[in-house]
Amino acid sequence: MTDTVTRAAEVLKEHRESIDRLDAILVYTLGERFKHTQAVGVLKANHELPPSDPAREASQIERLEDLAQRANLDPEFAKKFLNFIISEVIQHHKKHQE
Ligand SMILES: O=C(O)C(=O)C[C@]1(C(=O)O)C=C[C@@H](O)C=C1
Repeated sequence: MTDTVTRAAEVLKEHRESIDRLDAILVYTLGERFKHTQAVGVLKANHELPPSDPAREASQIERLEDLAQRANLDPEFAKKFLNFIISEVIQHHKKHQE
Protein backbone atom coordinates (compact mmCIF):
# COMPACT_ATOMS: atom_id res chain seq x y z
CA MET A 1 0.00 0.00 0.00
CA THR A 2 1.17 3.51 -0.70
CA ASP A 3 1.54 5.96 2.19
CA THR A 4 -1.55 7.85 1.00
CA VAL A 5 -3.71 4.72 0.99
CA THR A 6 -2.39 3.66 4.42
CA ARG A 7 -3.11 7.11 5.83
CA ALA A 8 -6.61 7.10 4.32
CA ALA A 9 -7.27 3.71 5.96
CA GLU A 10 -6.13 5.11 9.32
CA VAL A 11 -8.33 8.19 9.01
CA LEU A 12 -11.32 6.01 8.02
CA LYS A 13 -10.70 3.79 11.07
CA GLU A 14 -10.55 6.83 13.38
CA HIS A 15 -13.81 8.22 11.99
CA ARG A 16 -15.47 4.83 12.39
CA GLU A 17 -14.32 4.62 16.02
CA SER A 18 -15.85 8.05 16.67
CA ILE A 19 -19.05 6.99 14.89
CA ASP A 20 -19.28 3.85 17.05
CA ARG A 21 -18.77 5.90 20.24
CA LEU A 22 -21.44 8.39 19.17
CA ASP A 23 -23.87 5.60 18.19
CA ALA A 24 -23.44 4.15 21.70
CA ILE A 25 -24.16 7.59 23.21
CA LEU A 26 -27.29 7.86 21.04
CA VAL A 27 -28.55 4.44 22.12
CA TYR A 28 -27.91 5.07 25.84
CA THR A 29 -29.44 8.55 25.56
CA LEU A 30 -32.55 7.13 23.89
CA GLY A 31 -32.74 4.47 26.60
CA GLU A 32 -32.72 7.22 29.25
CA ARG A 33 -35.36 9.20 27.35
CA PHE A 34 -37.61 6.12 27.13
CA LYS A 35 -37.25 5.58 30.91
CA HIS A 36 -38.79 9.04 31.43
CA THR A 37 -41.47 8.64 28.79
CA GLN A 38 -42.36 5.23 30.29
CA ALA A 39 -42.93 6.95 33.65
CA VAL A 40 -44.96 9.67 31.89
CA GLY A 41 -47.06 6.93 30.22
CA VAL A 42 -47.87 5.34 33.58
CA LEU A 43 -48.70 8.77 35.06
CA LYS A 44 -50.97 9.60 32.11
CA ALA A 45 -52.75 6.22 32.32
CA ASN A 46 -53.28 6.59 36.08
CA HIS A 47 -54.76 10.08 35.66
CA GLU A 48 -56.66 9.40 32.45
CA LEU A 49 -54.66 11.97 30.52
CA PRO A 50 -54.52 11.74 26.69
CA PRO A 51 -51.46 9.91 25.26
CA SER A 52 -50.46 12.83 23.04
CA ASP A 53 -50.03 16.52 23.82
CA PRO A 54 -49.82 18.44 20.51
CA ALA A 55 -49.01 21.78 22.20
CA ARG A 56 -46.04 20.23 24.01
CA GLU A 57 -44.90 18.60 20.75
CA ALA A 58 -45.08 21.92 18.90
CA SER A 59 -42.82 23.58 21.49
CA GLN A 60 -40.41 20.61 21.42
CA ILE A 61 -40.17 20.81 17.62
CA GLU A 62 -39.57 24.56 17.72
CA ARG A 63 -36.82 24.13 20.32
CA LEU A 64 -35.23 21.23 18.43
CA GLU A 65 -35.18 23.13 15.13
CA ASP A 66 -33.33 25.94 16.88
CA LEU A 67 -30.87 23.51 18.50
CA ALA A 68 -30.35 21.75 15.16
CA GLN A 69 -29.46 25.02 13.45
CA ARG A 70 -26.87 25.77 16.15
CA ALA A 71 -25.47 22.22 15.86
CA ASN A 72 -25.22 22.36 12.05
CA LEU A 73 -27.79 19.59 11.75
CA ASP A 74 -30.51 19.75 9.12
CA PRO A 75 -33.56 21.07 11.08
CA GLU A 76 -35.94 19.07 8.84
CA PHE A 77 -34.07 15.89 9.74
CA ALA A 78 -34.13 16.81 13.46
CA LYS A 79 -37.88 17.38 13.21
CA LYS A 80 -38.49 14.04 11.45
CA PHE A 81 -36.30 12.26 14.01
CA LEU A 82 -38.17 13.74 16.99
CA ASN A 83 -41.54 13.02 15.40
CA PHE A 84 -40.44 9.41 14.82
CA ILE A 85 -39.48 9.00 18.49
CA ILE A 86 -42.61 10.73 19.77
CA SER A 87 -44.84 8.50 17.59
CA GLU A 88 -43.25 5.46 19.20
CA VAL A 89 -43.76 6.98 22.68
CA ILE A 90 -47.44 7.64 21.92
CA GLN A 91 -47.86 3.97 20.91
CA HIS A 92 -46.33 2.95 24.27
CA HIS A 93 -48.64 5.39 26.11
CA LYS A 94 -51.67 3.89 24.32
CA LYS A 95 -50.65 0.39 25.42
CA HIS A 96 -50.62 1.59 29.07
CA GLN A 97 -54.19 2.77 28.63
CA GLU A 98 -55.58 -0.49 27.12
O1 LIG B 1 -44.57 15.14 27.53
C1 LIG B 1 -45.48 14.32 27.35
O2 LIG B 1 -46.66 14.57 27.63
C2 LIG B 1 -45.18 13.02 26.77
O3 LIG B 1 -46.03 12.14 26.74
C3 LIG B 1 -43.84 12.80 26.16
C4 LIG B 1 -43.82 13.10 24.66
C5 LIG B 1 -42.34 12.92 24.21
O4 LIG B 1 -41.98 11.82 23.81
O5 LIG B 1 -41.58 13.89 24.35
C6 LIG B 1 -44.70 12.13 23.96
C7 LIG B 1 -45.99 12.41 23.61
C8 LIG B 1 -46.56 13.76 23.73
O6 LIG B 1 -47.39 14.09 22.65
C9 LIG B 1 -45.53 14.79 23.99
C10 LIG B 1 -44.27 14.48 24.39
